[in-house]
Amino acid sequence: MGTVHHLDDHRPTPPGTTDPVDLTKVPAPRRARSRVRRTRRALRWAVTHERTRAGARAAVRHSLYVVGGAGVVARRTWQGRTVAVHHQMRAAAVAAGNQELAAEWQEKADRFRSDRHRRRMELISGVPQMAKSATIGVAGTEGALLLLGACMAVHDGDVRDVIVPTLVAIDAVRALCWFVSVAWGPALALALLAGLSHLWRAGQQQQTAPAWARPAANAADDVPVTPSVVVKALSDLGISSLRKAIKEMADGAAGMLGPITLAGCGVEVDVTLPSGVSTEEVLGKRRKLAENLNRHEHELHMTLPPAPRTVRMWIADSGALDQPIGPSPLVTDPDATADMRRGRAPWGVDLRGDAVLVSLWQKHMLITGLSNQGKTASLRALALWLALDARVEFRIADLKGVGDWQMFDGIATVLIQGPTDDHVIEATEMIEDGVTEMAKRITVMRELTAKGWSQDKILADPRFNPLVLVVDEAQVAYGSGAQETFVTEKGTVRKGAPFGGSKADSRYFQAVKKIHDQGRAVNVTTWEGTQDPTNENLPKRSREGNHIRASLVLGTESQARMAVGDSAVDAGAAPHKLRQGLDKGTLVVAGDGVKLAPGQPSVTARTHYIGPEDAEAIAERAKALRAGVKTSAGPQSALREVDHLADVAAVLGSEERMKSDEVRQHLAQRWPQVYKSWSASDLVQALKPFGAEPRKYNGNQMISRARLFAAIESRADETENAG
Ligand SMILES: Nc1ncnc2c1ncn2[C@@H]1O[C@H](COP(=O)(O)OP(=O)(O)OP(=O)(O)O)[C@@H](O)[C@H]1O
Repeated sequence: MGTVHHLDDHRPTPPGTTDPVDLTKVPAPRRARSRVRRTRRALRWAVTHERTRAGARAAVRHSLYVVGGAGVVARRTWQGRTVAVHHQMRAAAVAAGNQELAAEWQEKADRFRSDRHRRRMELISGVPQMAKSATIGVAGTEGALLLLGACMAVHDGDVRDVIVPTLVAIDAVRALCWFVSVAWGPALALALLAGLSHLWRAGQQQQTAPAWARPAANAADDVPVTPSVVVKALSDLGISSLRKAIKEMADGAAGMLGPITLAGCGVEVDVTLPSGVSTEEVLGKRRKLAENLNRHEHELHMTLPPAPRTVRMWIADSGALDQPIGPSPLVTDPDATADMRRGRAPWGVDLRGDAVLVSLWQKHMLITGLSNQGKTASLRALALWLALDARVEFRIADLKGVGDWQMFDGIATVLIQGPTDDHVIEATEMIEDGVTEMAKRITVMRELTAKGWSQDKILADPRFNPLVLVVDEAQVAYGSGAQETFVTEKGTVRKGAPFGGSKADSRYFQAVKKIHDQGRAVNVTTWEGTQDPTNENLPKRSREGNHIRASLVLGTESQARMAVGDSAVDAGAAPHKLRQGLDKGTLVVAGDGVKLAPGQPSVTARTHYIGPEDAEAIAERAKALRAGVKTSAGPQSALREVDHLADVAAVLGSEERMKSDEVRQHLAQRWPQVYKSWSASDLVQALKPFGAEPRKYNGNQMISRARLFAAIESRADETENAG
């Protein structure tokens, strides 16, 4: 039974595949049945095989191109000889309410008719004339031949020569007829071929084959955006009030649309909605509208222009957004320069293909997006441009630390690279130093203003050179639990405020907030790059303090609201509609900094990608302009009075014991200027005088928190007694 079950199996099996049954041992009728089934299976396999289907589709497609092409050619011929097109155009003009145009088409139709009549009359009256001309022509030629023959007869003295030229002419005509009879077949075949190819081309251009027979790539070919296509797409949107209103409009709803204008690699059109339909309803149906227009969702962008009840649609040419944009001008122009105050950084191109230029002067900035979509690259592209302005000081904390910002070694005065709590602590101190600098500048500015200096003069003073504090992967700081541990004067160990985190007591958050509040006017700004925003890893107060808010693709609309703000999203900004992976480097930019048309909430910028090698080359040019910036691997406040016991206590945190090597590593990461070169014995030597040196515990050299704090307390006692 098992065998029978196998034979009835309906899965297609390639021909030639043998059954596991030995047919010689099977009775004859069963053998015949089995053979029939096998043949059936082979046939089914052949019929259902993809190649067979593709071949059949191609045969149908090309045949129907020829058939459809014949229809197209016939229609064109008919239209060329009649006033059908004139009537169509006149009807369209009447529908659009354009009476002037309608009259013009009517006039053209009348002119066409009278011309056609004239041509026909000329043809009729020309036929007897042509017959007469032909008779005269033949008689004239024969006369000339006889005259030639007579001359020959006189010359040769032979009367028979009179008809020799006529006989030669008859022979020539006969040879011509013979040639035509031989060449006729091939010529006819060639003409037929040319005709078929003409019909095929006409059919193919008009896509006369059914969609299922056309190759997949052609299925959604670049359908042009015409008023009727837009109106139909809107009517089929599933908004009944819109559909009804369109149906009732006398002019085929053409009055809803503004002119369809070319705009970069697409077209733009304003749609004024009928009353009763809200712009929000249409914005919410972006995907369906795009599909009705034969586009992908990302190929339709909608915004709300200032005119009421109007939606501005930008519709890309199919596939145009997948074409790469050119390299950055920073890469192609080795002489590019920058001026933070007056210049604009070349960031990329907008959807129309126009350059997106960003003003960075006195702007706090936030760039966010999902992981690996080009956040660092786009942030770095701006920093590379700005690095060409030697007045600008950079302090950079890259809290991923895989070398994305390494080329700023020699440009930035601080370059922190790494993801640990220690790096968060350094980044926090770097921003706090920025706050100190800001406060100093505010005081100086007040004094200079009191002396009568103008704002321009103050900002041109070197004490106000722009200071840009960059924190890439800032979510690491907002998510860090690192907390300060300190020893009071009495030797008691206390926990201080957390360095990172998103709560009000987070030192990092507080410092960023202070700079957002007051830094702009004194040229101290922050740029944060952060991943996958949430309320936890990017507090509201922090994201809203930025002047430029840019976002790569995000997962949800609520994230888009966090990234670029509610008003921008309400007006159509949609980073959550970008495609993860495919739209790398494409940013929705809101806020100041980029030029926006009135009422436009954001611009979608496809940024130029500057890869690591090009970035390195641009950085080298920037270094040449700056001559000898010394980059420190930690905040400048790291130049502090060194207290080894307190440093080790800070590293230990709440751990009871820690391996001596681990302590050394943390020390070196946190204060590399002091501890990077330390050996194990240096650490022992530093702690031994206080009795806190590492001891063996469970086979490892460990530093004990209890002994360390005992040492700190006794040192405090000694100091007190000595005082
Ligand atoms: N403008 C761009 N155009 C095309 N591809 C880009 C662009 N920017 C970045 N990419 C590609 O995306 C990759 C990731 O870029 P990048 O490291 O800047 O992403 P990220 O968002 O910072 O990643 P992470 O998740 O590590 O924070 C790059 O290696 C590059 O291949």
